[in-house]
Amino acid sequence: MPDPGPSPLQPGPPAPAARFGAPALADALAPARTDGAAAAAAVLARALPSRPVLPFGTAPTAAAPAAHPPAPAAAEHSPAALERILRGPAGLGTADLHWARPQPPAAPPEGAGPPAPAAMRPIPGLYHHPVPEPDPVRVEELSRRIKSWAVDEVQAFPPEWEDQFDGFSVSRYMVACHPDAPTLDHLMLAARLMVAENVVDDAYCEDGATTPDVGGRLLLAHTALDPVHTTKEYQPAWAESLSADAARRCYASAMDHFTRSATPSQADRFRHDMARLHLGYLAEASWDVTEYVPEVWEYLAMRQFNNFRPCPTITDSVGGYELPAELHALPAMQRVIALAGNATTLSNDLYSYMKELRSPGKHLNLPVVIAEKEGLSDKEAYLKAIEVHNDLMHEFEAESAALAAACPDPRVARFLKGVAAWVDGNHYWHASNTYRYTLPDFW
Ligand SMILES: CC(C)=CCC/C(C)=C(\C)COP(=O)(O)OP(=O)(O)O
Ligand SMILES: [Mg+2]
Repeated sequence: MPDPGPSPLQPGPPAPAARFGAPALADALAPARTDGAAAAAAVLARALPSRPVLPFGTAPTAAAPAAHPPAPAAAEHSPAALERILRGPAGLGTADLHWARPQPPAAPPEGAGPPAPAAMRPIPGLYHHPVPEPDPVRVEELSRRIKSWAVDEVQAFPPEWEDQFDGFSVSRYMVACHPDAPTLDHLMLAARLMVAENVVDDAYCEDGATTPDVGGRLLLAHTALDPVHTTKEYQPAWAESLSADAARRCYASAMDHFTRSATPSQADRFRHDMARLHLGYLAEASWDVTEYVPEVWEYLAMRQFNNFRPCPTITDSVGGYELPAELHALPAMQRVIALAGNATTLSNDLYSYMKELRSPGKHLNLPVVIAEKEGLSDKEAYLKAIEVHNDLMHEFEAESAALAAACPDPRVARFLKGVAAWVDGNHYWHASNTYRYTLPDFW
């Protein structure tokens, strides 16, 4: 069945964090992550304004000013008061002044027992946070919808790739990474983009797919996200190009759905993050073509761009709210996003190490580059790469807690929680995807 098409993602009452079985918002940055977060939670409790949170895309009005009222005295915010504030305004006429309403999880099929938890094999010594098993009913319905989009709507892959598509388990991935998504329509925004990003990586850049014209191909694919504005004579040829291959069909369709639900500011943020990603793809491709092995710091720089960043940074669009552009642009927020992206991407280097050793040529990842440039054994280099990942995770969590304390806005707190949830869900997916990844025998 074709995807139901663009949906006016309706806001509704807030999704209290507890509804998804996750800790209350203030706890999300709690000591479980870093000592600083207890202070962050306390500041959050003091500072959460009681003004209504507007559904994204709603212009601030006199009734709901964009500016923060002065934070009330700390004494006014007991935990109960914090819970009330996070729940949002209540009473007659307030139904629209909330974050998006989550669909109640559908009842499991008749006679279905509890889902078998995915077989988890976390890398020994890798710092991570376990996540609840993704809701199997959401996973199953999202699988049906994303497969229909990929096969029927955009012809994302040839029939011979179907097993790989199924083995990628994109629906389990996205449900785990977006626990606060209010509806399946919101989850589909993330799932389509995830599939498209991987189709472009696989078709243009991975495992021998790199061709000398990869720069031109990536730029033309990028225009499916960031449209060309040219003359009436040449515009039709560009528009027609968007259906020329699977990569561009996927990007064009996924971006069309995204821009119909996200705000212009969120769409522009995403385009910027995808330009970063494509710059990283190009650097990786140029080193592949020239057989250059970078210094470790050069590799880490490239991996900050060839990076999962465009996935966690849509957490607000998928959650049905908006982190305003001026808060997203804060240098401290940019640092938190970069640290989270770096940690979660190096987690991929560690889980995909054996897969990449088997691929053609020398597939660069952190353990391989450390071994070659620092003269370490494969095992010593792998263990050092784990430490690099862990250091970045701790830095991400410390900076996130400090930002939550320094910028006491519920949208900042929720966005930071969403980024952390994406990092944790991404680890869950890598550690449980035994179809795609196997671990070295270093322990
Ligand atoms: C989904 C997305 C934005 C991907 C960005 C870049 C990317 C493909 C990764 C960070 C995953 O790394 P890698 O290319 O090594 O993928 P696999 O190891 O083959 O899963
Ligand atoms: Mg990899």
